[in-house]
Amino acid sequence: MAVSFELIKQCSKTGARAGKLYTPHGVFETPIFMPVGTQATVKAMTPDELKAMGAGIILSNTYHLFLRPGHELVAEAGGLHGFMHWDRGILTDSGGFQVFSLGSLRKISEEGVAFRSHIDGSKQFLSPEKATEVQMALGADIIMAFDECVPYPAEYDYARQSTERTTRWAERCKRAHARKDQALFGIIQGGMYKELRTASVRDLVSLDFPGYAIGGLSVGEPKPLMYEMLEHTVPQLPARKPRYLMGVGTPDCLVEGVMYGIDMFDCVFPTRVARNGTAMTASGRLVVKNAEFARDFRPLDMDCDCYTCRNFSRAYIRHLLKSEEILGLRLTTIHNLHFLLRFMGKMRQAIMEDRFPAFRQEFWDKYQGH
Ligand SMILES: Nc1nc2c(CCc3ccccc3)c3nc[nH]c3cc2c(=O)[nH]1
Ligand SMILES: [Zn+2]
Repeated sequence: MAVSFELIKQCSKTGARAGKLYTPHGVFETPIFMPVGTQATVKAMTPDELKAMGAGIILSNTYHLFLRPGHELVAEAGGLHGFMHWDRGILTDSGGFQVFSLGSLRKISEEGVAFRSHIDGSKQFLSPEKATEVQMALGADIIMAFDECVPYPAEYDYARQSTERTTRWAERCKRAHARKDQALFGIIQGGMYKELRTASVRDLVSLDFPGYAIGGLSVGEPKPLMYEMLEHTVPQLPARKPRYLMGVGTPDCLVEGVMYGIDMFDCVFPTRVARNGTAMTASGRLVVKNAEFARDFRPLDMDCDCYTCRNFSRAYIRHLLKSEEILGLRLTTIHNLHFLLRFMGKMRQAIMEDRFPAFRQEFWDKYQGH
């Protein structure tokens, strides 16, 4: 079995659980936050720095790597692990979502998606078979079925047709997948319609994947609606298989996602906001570029022990960011990733000690949005 999940501790009052994810590139504790490395790099971080902060699984993108440098070249370099010198876990998204969020002139059909590259405008096509072939060449430990992320909002009938096509595509991916050392996860769709979510779970679970992602969320819907979909959908998934909530990574959504029983999270948020000088702290966001921090010689976050917070002040980091010095975004990224990885560790500890509800309450008492 390429990837297996061990349920270690189930919270007695909520859906939260602590587990272990076994992959060919190591064993990782869940709940887990997976830094995004779209173009085979977690922006501004070296693999050693990622290891030092405890990153276990990083994410990359079929869409980007298929267009540049091409999956054949990455395969020649020994797959993504060899190419980027990363010997822990890798998960790749299947490309459908990125086609719709980055590509242009898209045309979707039963066969797949025709689009123009955002890099050079060239005509491209991705099908379930092609996306699976690319991911086999990239060699990630966990690969995703080729899906359509139902847009928000979407008419019931569109959501139904799209979700049923995603199920047919998932079956085609399963048939095309021929690497025993890789796990192919199914992606649950259904828009914001509970009965379509149930149908998507039923159909994909009957295809028996080693893990399931919840797609079609974190696409601009109000957070209460996302939580409502999670509350409805997550408990219907097999308890002994990992659950991955795609595109979710702000602390408030992580706490709620863990509460509903999600094991795996990704988000571009911590690395993306770092690049415009925003640090994540326990009480919310700190825009260190703001003038108010010009003479503030304290660390970004008083109770953080990361390399950045142990050695540099807000004033210095603000200076670097204002001067567009590369070190500025590196130091902010180091802090944000460390903060989120440590935050997941604290949640796991709370679950192991059966005090997750108290942890969640403390979090919400302190948190003022982002
Ligand atoms: N395949 C797929 N991806 C999604 C992503 C990208 C996650 C991702 C994976 C790997 C790298 C970057 C991003 C979503 N991000 C926010 N909401 C999302 C929904 C979906 C979805 O429904 N399907
Ligand atoms: Zn820090």
